[in-house]
Amino acid sequence: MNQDELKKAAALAALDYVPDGAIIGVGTGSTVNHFIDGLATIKSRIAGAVSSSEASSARLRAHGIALLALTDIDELPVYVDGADEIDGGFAMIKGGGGALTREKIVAAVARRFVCICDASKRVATLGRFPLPVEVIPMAVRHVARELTALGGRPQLREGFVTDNGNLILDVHDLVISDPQALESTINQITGVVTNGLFARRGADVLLLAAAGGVERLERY
Ligand SMILES: O=C[C@H](O)[C@H](O)[C@H](O)COP(=O)(O)O
Repeated sequence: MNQDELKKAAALAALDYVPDGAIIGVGTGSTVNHFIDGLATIKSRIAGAVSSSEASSARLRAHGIALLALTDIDELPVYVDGADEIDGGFAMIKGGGGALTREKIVAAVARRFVCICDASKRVATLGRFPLPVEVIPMAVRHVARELTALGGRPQLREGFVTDNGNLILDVHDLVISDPQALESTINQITGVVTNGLFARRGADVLLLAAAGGVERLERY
């Protein structure tokens, strides 16, 4: 199986975690696109979806899946999303597609985070994938200096604007020995909207697809 087939296998396994009648939190990315396509096949038994990006909203809409606003909802039973890296404690780096802020917001409202990945995303220590940081445009030079002081090498994602109208700095070479601490530290830099470490709210379930099948792992 190639990487896209593995992503699809993980994504379709997540349909088992969709409760009847529920509103589902939906992430962003190539793995989630397969999940949305799968969700379309069972759309008659869900109430709708809350989306984490304009791209996912468009795909959900194209399938005729009802879109709901997070402002109208107090709780979601499940949030399904991919990751760029995930470690043994189910902390993740996300935001390769630039959707990290809305993803973190929707995930915060969900009781259960189901992460769907191909096996290449599993790492011992986070940080080989550059950490995306969403930044208010006027703060970009200030934030870049602060990230450099933390030991990182920030690079502006050229020609990219987030769904929120902001910029992304991709930070290379960070040593992420304590993901929760670094997530908090970076979020405290003035001008940062949020960063792609999902450690304080990590995944609860990991569906990891490899050639031998989809492994289902639960945190703890
Ligand atoms: O902003 C994008 C998201 O965090 C994605 O979930 C992440 O980048 C993984 O994407 P993909 O499923 O395309 O590998």
